[in-house]
Amino acid sequence: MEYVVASLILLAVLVVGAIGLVVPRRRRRELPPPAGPSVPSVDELPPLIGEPEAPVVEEPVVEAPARPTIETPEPTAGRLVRLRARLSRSQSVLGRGLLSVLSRDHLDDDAWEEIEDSLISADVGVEATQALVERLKERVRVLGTRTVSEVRAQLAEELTAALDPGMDRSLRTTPHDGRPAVVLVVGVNGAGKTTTCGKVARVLIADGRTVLLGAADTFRAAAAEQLSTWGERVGAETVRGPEGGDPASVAFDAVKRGIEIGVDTVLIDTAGRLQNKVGLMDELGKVKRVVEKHGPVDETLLILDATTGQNGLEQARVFTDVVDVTGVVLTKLDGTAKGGIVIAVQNKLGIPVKLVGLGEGPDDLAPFEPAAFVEALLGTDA
Ligand SMILES: Nc1nc2c(ncn2[C@@H]2O[C@H](COP(=O)(O)OP(=O)(O)OP(=O)(O)O)[C@@H](O)[C@H]2O)c(=O)[nH]1
Repeated sequence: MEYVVASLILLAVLVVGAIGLVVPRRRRRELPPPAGPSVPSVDELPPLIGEPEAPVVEEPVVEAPARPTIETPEPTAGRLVRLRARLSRSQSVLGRGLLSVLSRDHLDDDAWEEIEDSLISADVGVEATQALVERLKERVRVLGTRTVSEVRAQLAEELTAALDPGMDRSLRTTPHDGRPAVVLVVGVNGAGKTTTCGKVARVLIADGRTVLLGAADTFRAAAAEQLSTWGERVGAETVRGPEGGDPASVAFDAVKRGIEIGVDTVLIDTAGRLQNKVGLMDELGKVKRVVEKHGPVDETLLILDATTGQNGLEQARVFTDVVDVTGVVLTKLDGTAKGGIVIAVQNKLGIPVKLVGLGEGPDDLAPFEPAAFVEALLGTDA
């Protein structure tokens, strides 16, 4: 009996052993032959039972919405100095032209006349030029100025004085009374109004403010689109209305939204059709009145294209008749030899130039500083 039990156990062990040898072989035969000599990748191998790592759970792929990269605009301090080379056209008229006359041994009447002509052709304006040249002549006579660098320094002082450096050029963009500061941006189409609105937003953001944009130029659909794009680049929200909608209502909604989300400044871009002055007056007047239901407008910036010269001054008057312009932004100074227009604008309008546009780049807008501007105009050739 014991032999029978022992034989049965032995038989069972042999059977189990035989099965153990045969089954893996059959499994191996079922696997597809490896492609060439390469080792199969981990993904192709059957899962290993008892593997200590947690099983891989396939997560659904959630596509993150494409968010535009938020840019950090350049700081505004010293921008005018950094961008001074952009004034090269004006520099060649005012700087190099004037300095070559001033370097003559004797400044006779012809020389003074040439100086006057240079200033007038740089758009300084006849009255301002005559006053400036008279003062300079007197100083040279009284002080007995001799060297070119001395005359240049006196000319720089006179030009700076003509720009009234004491004027307040700060932008009123600080929130007050629990609401954002409101800035209206006005000007004719083509002056660079929407572009400047975007650049001003960047100036404010560079200086640490939060901004909301109001696209109240509902006249041109692309203007709202353009403004939103400027806003997106620096993370500023834009309030828009339907094309052809009521600009005043967009402006009102923009300020309302600005109050709700607690931004520092609301910048409102307006339309500027000059063909019909009465229509323009009505529209701008209404925008201002409606916005002022929230509180007074803090700053009204007039955008003027420097390349339009004296025509720009005529346009400016239309706007100053309608709204209380508190500051001028002179654009496209990089595209003109008539940088002297800055002096004419201030003299004629009595309104400070607060910012100047010196190119198409997003940060090519600089706070206006009279002495630095004059230095840039005159160059360093003396
Ligand atoms: N070179 C130069 N170009 C400028 C400057 N500022 C604006 N521009 C250009 O002027 C052109 C007109 O600018 P927009 O902002 O569209 O002018 P706008 O027509 O007043 O805007 P809308 O009122 O929306 O029609 C654009 O090509 C700008 O890039 C500047 O300072 N220098």
